[in-house]
Amino acid sequence: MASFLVAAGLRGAAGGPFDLALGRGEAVAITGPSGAGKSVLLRMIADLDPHEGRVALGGADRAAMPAPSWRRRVAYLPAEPGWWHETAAAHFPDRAAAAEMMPQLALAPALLDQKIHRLSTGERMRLALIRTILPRPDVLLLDEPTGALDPKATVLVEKLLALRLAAGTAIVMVTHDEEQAQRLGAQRMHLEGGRLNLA
Ligand SMILES: Nc1ncnc2c1ncn2[C@@H]1O[C@H](COP(=O)(O)OP(=O)(O)OP(=O)(O)O)[C@@H](O)[C@H]1O
Repeated sequence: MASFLVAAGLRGAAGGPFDLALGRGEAVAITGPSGAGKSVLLRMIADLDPHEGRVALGGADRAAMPAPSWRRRVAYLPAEPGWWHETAAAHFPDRAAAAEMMPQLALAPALLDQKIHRLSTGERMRLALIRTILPRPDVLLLDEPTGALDPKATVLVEKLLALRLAAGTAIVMVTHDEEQAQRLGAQRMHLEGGRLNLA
């Protein structure tokens, strides 16, 4: 498949040079020991961490694109997502769209009116995933999206991600679960010692 997201010669706090290429509807799952630089790599692709090298989407260089446009198309979900309003609902410009997606992740829409600090870690993670997915970015950069979830919720998240893949979204995810990579049909890569290799 023609490459859609291309990262070439990325170097930064995580080491490098890193090269990555994936087509629409393709997924890459990155494993590696704690502190290897997996999050930094995602943040470099998202343009949130200083680095050298080139990143392009659909043949268009990120350097030629305004940063907000890039971040709309290439969305990053940190392992510990930030919240800046009191309630969950205030983080969603389209409440109805959020409420519609929530049951797919076994979340009651009433949770939207809950105060963020009252939600469980797993509830917050699933809400953050919905927040990231709803604007329909072309690329999802997901840092351990099921790290805080039980097996049932993990299956639901994987179903949702599979739907996005089928719709043509490209996904780069960090996971410690090698079987998850298999379930999503993701190519596996391993980051260690500042090098990224096929696993
Ligand atoms: N902006 C930065 N500048 C310099 N060093 C950084 C920066 N951000 C992170 N680091 C360091 O880079 C290393 C890799 O961090 P990173 O969070 O990417 O690891 P990780 O592989 O995601 O680990 P984990 O699996 O524990 O989340 C760490 O030693 C971290 O302290």
